[in-house]
Amino acid sequence: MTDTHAPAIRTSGLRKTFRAADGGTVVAVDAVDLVVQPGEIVAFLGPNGAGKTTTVDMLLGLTRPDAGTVEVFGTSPAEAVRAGRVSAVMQTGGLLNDFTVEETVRAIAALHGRTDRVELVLERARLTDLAPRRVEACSGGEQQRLKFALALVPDPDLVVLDEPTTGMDVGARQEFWRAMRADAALGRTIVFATHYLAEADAFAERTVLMNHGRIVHDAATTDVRAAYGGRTLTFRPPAAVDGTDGIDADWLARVRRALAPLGVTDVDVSAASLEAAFLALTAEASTTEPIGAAR
Ligand SMILES: Nc1ncnc2c1ncn2[C@@H]1O[C@H](COP(=O)(O)OP(=O)(O)OP(=O)(O)O)[C@@H](O)[C@H]1O
Repeated sequence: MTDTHAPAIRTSGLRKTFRAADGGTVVAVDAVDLVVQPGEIVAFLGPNGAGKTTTVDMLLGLTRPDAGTVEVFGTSPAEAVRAGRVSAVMQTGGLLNDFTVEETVRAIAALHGRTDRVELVLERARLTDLAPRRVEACSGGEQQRLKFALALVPDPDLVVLDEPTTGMDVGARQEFWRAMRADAALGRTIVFATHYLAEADAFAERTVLMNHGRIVHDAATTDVRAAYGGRTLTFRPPAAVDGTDGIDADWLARVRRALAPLGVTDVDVSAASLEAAFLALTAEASTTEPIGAAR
């Protein structure tokens, strides 16, 4: 039975280990407690090997946890996938090169009994103009948008994306997220794994930072940045104090005491980068206990 009040995702004590090539054990995911409410947009951010893909695989029922539980809309992941409530855009996974974009969407729509959604999902993935193009002639970014269109066919409540923009150039990445953003505005729950700090920053309201299989921070993306970065101040000094040996030392001392009366121009205050926060958090995580989930 589907629980209509259940969170989109609830994991408790999730753990997965693998046998390493040297015969030892790799703990890929450890003690992951996570609750994602319907309508949230959440980034799983972490360096290589942090456990993002393994977590995503368990959310989708593709990998069975060694310990702990995972529920999607109050049921097992497999049940949620069967019910069309969750679908995924994975890094790998085949598209048929000989099909056109539209034929691909039609084929999957027919499988789901949702041919009524073909035009709509093409539009949502910004593929309407590319509908007659053969898959093999599509760029990597366009193929990822096609996978996104396929994921939307069953009109899922939750879309899970595993590093969906890997290998795309900046323009393709922006186009992909533009399509995602338009769709997310309609209230879908979106969880995505990414290496790209900028993507979490630009798109996710909440960032779950993973390192060594654990959640090391879980907060509003703006809080992640604010908690660890502070702000950066840059400015241009008056020409009179900018000599061949650098900025006049006396003047710099005065700047430290009081900025305002010194005729400083072009003051630029910028938010601390999420990158700084990320480095601080992952460095911290390797030496201390996890900070733990904030929710
Ligand atoms: N099938 C497997 N067999 C052995 N080890 C594995 C397997 N799958 C994952 N691992 C290991 O588990 C750890 C977590 O891997 P995972 O792919 O979940 O990380 P990730 O955060 O998604 O990394 P990436 O960003 O590089 O994709 C890594 O140390 C990885 O080598």
